[in-house]
Amino acid sequence: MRFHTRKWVKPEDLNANETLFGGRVLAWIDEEAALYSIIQLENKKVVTKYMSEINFMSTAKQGDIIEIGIEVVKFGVSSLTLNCEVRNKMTRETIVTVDNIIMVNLGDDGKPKPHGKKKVEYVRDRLASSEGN
Ligand SMILES: CCCCCCCCCCCCCCCC(=O)SCCNC(=O)CCNC(=O)[C@H](O)C(C)(C)COP(=O)(O)OP(=O)(O)OC[C@H]1O[C@@H](n2cnc3c(N)ncnc32)[C@H](O)[C@@H]1OP(=O)(O)O
Repeated sequence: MRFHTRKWVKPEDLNANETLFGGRVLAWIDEEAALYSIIQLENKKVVTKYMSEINFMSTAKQGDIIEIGIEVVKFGVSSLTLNCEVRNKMTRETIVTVDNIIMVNLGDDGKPKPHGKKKVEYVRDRLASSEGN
């Protein structure tokens, strides 16, 4: 799994227990999944359809640095299934996992549209192939 994004836990990210607010983590995960999908599917119109069980395993406190990892579980026809882990950057302790996040590629009409992708693509490969043309 690649951990693309880091976040610094700030006072506004805390709950009444003075630990990281779960809703904030879910917003970060949703944004990360959307950005990952937009880049992979090369389409800005991508929505979150479904998230499987969310398992909070540990927490973080103010000043901690956390990182968000995403990997592809499956390329569907219009969907992309992702797996996510959020962990403490310093201790590597897992904070939360989400096994299946289903993102759906939309057309201009807002309906599911086949994305035509079958494997993870990296920007450097896309640049190399466009230079070769
Ligand atoms: C222009 C703007 C610039 C933007 C610049 C970038 C900004 C970047 C900022 C990002 C910021 C964060 C952004 C977060 C993204 C949101 O949070 S989006 C908001 C929340 N989500 C929604 O509002 C979606 C609401 N739902 C819907 O509109 C419709 O359900 C959908 C998504 C269009 C799907 O319609 P549907 O009729 O259910 O579709 P259906 O054909 O049955 O299924 C489509 C696919 O999903 C799969 N699926 C459906 N349900 C399930 C399920 N329960 N389990 C598993 N798979 C399922 C199907 O198997 C199918 O897969 P494929 O076989 O095609 O691969």
